[in-house]
Amino acid sequence: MYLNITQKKIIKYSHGPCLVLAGAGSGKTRVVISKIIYLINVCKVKSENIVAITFTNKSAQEMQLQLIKHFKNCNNKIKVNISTFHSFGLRIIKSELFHLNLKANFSLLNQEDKLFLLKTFTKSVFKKNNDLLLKLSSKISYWKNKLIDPLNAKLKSITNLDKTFAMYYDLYQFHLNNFNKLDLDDLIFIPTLLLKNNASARLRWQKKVDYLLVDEYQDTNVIQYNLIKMLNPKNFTLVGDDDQSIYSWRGAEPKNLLFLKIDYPHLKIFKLEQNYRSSGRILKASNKLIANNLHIYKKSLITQLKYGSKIKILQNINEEYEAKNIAKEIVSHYKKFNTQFSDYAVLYRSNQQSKILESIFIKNHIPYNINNRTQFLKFFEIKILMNYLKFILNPNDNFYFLKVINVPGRKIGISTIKKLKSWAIKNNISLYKTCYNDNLEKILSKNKVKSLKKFIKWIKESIVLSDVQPMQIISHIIKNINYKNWLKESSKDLVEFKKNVKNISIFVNLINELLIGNSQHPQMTLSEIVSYLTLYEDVNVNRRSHLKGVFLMTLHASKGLEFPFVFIAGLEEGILPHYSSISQNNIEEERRLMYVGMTRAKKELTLTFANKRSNYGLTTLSKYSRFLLELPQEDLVWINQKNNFNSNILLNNSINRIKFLKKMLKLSK
Ligand SMILES: Nc1ncnc2c1ncn2[C@@H]1O[C@H](COP(=O)(O)OP(=O)(O)OP(=O)(O)O)[C@@H](O)[C@H]1O
Repeated sequence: MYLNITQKKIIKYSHGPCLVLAGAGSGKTRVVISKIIYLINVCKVKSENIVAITFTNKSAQEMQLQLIKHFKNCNNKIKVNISTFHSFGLRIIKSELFHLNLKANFSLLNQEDKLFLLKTFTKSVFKKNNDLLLKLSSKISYWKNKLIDPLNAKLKSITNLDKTFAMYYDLYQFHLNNFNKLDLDDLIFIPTLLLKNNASARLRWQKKVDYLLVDEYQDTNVIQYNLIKMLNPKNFTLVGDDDQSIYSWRGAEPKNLLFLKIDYPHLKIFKLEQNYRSSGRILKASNKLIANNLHIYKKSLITQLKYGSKIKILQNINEEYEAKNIAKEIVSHYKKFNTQFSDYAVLYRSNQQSKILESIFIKNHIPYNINNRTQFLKFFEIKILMNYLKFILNPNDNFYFLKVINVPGRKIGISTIKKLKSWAIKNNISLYKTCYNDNLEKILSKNKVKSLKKFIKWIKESIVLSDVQPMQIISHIIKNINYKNWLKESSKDLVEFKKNVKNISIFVNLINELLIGNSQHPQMTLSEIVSYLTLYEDVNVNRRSHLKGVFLMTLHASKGLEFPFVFIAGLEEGILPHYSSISQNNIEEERRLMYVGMTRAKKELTLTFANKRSNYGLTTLSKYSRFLLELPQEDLVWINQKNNFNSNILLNNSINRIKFLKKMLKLSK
């Protein structure tokens, strides 16, 4: 791997704390991988004592693959722990169960299940107020991310609403502890608290980490920073770019870059300022845009690549034409330059924007890969199988008992469940254990008891099977619950049913592949697989290198990737910058998001917007994004420029706005 002078210096700086301020496309990933190789080969650090933390599972896997490739002829097995903060936390939890008072078969709640659980606690008070429910869920996350437990949350709450939230936090936490359950925030909250309060555990983990590397350091939040501090590594490399910090809504604090200097006075700072990705023009425009933000550290990115063609700004009548014009541009460019469809990416602010793009791409037979969060594991036919797996692994978890007991139907109605629940509460046992009781016939009819006994007998067999022959477990569930028949009956049509069956077979293969292990994943146990899949719900069943179509994805998801030709759609006020950030005066974060999107492009960049956009059935006029005016105008080519300027100037005062509306109406007749 070729490295420039600064990259080499960073790699060789192996003793002491080190911060790398790396601009977009300046080779962060290359530096992190080369440094791990250097630490193992030259500094003789044991690979198992190197911890590398990345922000996404995807980049952890990519790094892992590159290391495996590099060390493929090496006699000793390389065991570098490359993971996200969450999976690193999970690793600590799994090896500290005793000190945490947890059982090995704990279940992990995903975001959706967390909301479902909170809903059951709050429904009599919140009624159907979904907003309150979401606020409660994020408040609990906020507290956990600030290392605040329920007791302290109660003490710190001043408003009545916060006091109510703190009371539910307590109830929620009691439920999690009682049923041997964790939520996703716990994966960092629990290990950080443990390392803070338990000196022997802290020492154990400090000894395990000889060298720590953290990629995308700008996106760490307070608790993640605390976890790093607890590990107290003497030697570390943190790599970050404050211009690419796009997770403030998850509590990311680019300020952590500043705290570092205070906490580690001997911190050595390097800057990577040579961009190897984008044309000179794209880089110049990106630099000019981001210069409008305040900066903690000054960086000036340069490139030696060609200046390249002008950045196109496409103005469109509405979002349908925006999608059509993007499709048209891609197809004509593809034909003219004999490229691959996978050379193109269309990026957007929110997933909602993808629908129209997808429908136009389908109509025009343009292959595409969509990367949104409603991925594979969120399909209902897969969620049901996941619920069964979670229940089989932790049968005393009432939550999953209730999720599976009547799917498919076993004729166990609400009144039976109510009776079971009150028996369980009275005897302080789980619903599963309640079903074992020989006196159930005192409260339930013979038929119900028979049905419940049959169910738990089958669950018991499944628990054994999951232990001795995990490869068989999914097929066993599918067969025994007559799943395919049930799906056939509940599907809208045959096409939907076939899709369900196909997804199930992909899921079976995925589980089996993870059980055996492959080049991307080490071999995992069933319980590890379930945690892994809960943690990374957006796990992609396809590898990027195998994908042939145009990439459609959000700007957030595009982080860390690069494409020869990039389109950014929806450059309108209210979309990018998003209206929520405008109202919270957080334009800088939106600008960083735009910067991330622009710097994904290697050769060409096209920015698009629509003059009108429909949202939830309402069509409104839009004004193009302020970011377009922050770019160097001499490097842009506005298509339909005349119209575009007219429309936006007109929009600036209400009388002209009405005239404009009339004009638009005439045009659309
Ligand atoms: N020294 C180098 N010489 C040539 N190419 C390089 C060098 N270092 C990195 N690159 C190339 O530059 C591109 C960007 O590298 P990389 O993806 O590691 O950047 P990054 O800093 O992680 O970018 P970003 O933060 O924007 O995602 C890659 O195509 C990589 O192969």
